[in-house]
Amino acid sequence: MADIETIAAVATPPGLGGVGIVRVSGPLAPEIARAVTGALPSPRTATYRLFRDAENGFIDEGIALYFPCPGSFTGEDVLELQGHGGPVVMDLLLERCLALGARLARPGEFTERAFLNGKLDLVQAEAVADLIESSTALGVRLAGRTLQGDFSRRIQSLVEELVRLRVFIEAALDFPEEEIDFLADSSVAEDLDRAIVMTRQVLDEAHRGQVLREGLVVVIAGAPNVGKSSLLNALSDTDAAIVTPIPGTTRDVLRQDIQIDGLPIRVVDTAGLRETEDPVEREGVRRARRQLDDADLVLLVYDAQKGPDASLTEALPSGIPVVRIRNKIDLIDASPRIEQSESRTEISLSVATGQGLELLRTHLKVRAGLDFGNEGVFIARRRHLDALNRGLQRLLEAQRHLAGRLGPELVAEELLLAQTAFGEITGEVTSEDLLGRIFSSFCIGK
Ligand SMILES: Nc1nc2c(c(=O)[nH]1)N(C=O)[C@@H](CNc1ccc(C(=O)N[C@@H](CCC(=O)O)C(=O)O)cc1)CN2
Ligand SMILES: Nc1nc2c(ncn2[C@@H]2O[C@H](COP(=O)(O)OP(=O)(O)OP(=O)(O)O)[C@@H](O)[C@H]2O)c(=O)[nH]1
Ligand SMILES: [K+]
Repeated sequence: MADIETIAAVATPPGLGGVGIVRVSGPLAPEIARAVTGALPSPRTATYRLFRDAENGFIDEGIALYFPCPGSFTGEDVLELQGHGGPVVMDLLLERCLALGARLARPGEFTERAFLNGKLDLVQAEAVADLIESSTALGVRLAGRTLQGDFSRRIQSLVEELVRLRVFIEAALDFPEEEIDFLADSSVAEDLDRAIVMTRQVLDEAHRGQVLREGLVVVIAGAPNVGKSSLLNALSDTDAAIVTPIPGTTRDVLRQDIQIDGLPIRVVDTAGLRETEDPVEREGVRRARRQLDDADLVLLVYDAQKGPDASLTEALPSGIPVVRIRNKIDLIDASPRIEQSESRTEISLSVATGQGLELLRTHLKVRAGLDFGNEGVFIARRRHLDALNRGLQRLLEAQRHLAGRLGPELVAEELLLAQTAFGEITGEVTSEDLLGRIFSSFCIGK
């Protein structure tokens, strides 16, 4: 244990603040507490102290907090020096801790230590960062759920289910003469089916959580002058985009980050798609097409007076969902409505009068999977979805082996691979590389 380094960092944001905190974690924390504040404060008790430099000179007066290991955020001895939030004060306090043997913490290193000491699993550690970075109140609530262990518990019960199955199958392997009975035992198939259903359910919830974390990228496309910029302005409640009756007004790509009931959406307005000789507009059209490739959803706007432009529909990249927006219904006296069939969705609205915009907002929530409340949704990342998907593929493979009577060894092997994939989510199975990638994206002092 002697080679564990003590780390220190300013935990509060840089700049001026009412209070600023220097946080220290590791075996030197008690010694640093004594040196800076005169004596070790009682555990977990806010203690008023003078913070002094090496010559016993004044650095600050503040509150010292000492958490003896393992009862701290990191699971190590932790000291907090809560001083006045000035950059020079914080610098002097930090420098003093470094001079006393601590080293500067890397970004995310406090949380990484909490993970390595078993205080948090990997999804919870990621949720700490997601909580801090949340841009909506809903995001905070859902990251909170993951931090409190909701997601981890779902993964744990999946893993437990697989362990139970494997124990059963491996026991059968030890008694080869009874293998036939094992293969005929329908409870194995039933348990496996149940694990697959559970995985799909977690995957579905995690997917919604991931959309909530990262938001939807919605690209507005269509011919010139159909009302694309007006739609961006209406959705974002700004006048970010220039609206004129002149076709070809928008040349550049415009983005607005909005939220609908907590769902973050990046709305992208693009130049009207048309063949043109104007080199500036032509570049705009080229950029518009590039945006389409990154979209989660395309709103293809057309003028209700003119009808959709078939050549545009064909020009859209395949595989990206499209909602057709039949705009300017005020000019033809039509009512707002949404029509949905297997092959397409079309919303009739008027950006000018606002009629039908609510239909569009609701539809965007439906697309994000937020239409039936957020119960059971927790913040998740692409990494988790990848692992869940890989696990699911292994389980489906196990199901095929079982149905094909290919022997319990293969089934057990696939179950183990699925378990390993799920273990990557909570961090039971990890690589240095993965940890490095996750924690280095945290802010300093976290
Ligand atoms: N001043 C301060 N505020 C903070 C933090 C901090 O480090 N310092 N946090 C830092 O992220 C967050 C709170 N997270 C924390 C998590 C666990 C423990 C802790 O002492 N855990 C002990 C005891 C738990 C208990 O009493 O039930 C433990 O887990 O053993 C402290 C803070 C947000 N606010
Ligand atoms: N009557 C009516 N006019 C609208 C409606 N929506 C937009 N307009 C008008 O249509 C014209 C074009 O609107 P824009 O939002 O600039 O259209 P755009 O598709 O972004 O145009 P480009 O920049 O040329 O691609 C403007 O004069 C708008 O005021 C609507 O619902 N009803
Ligand atoms: K225009």
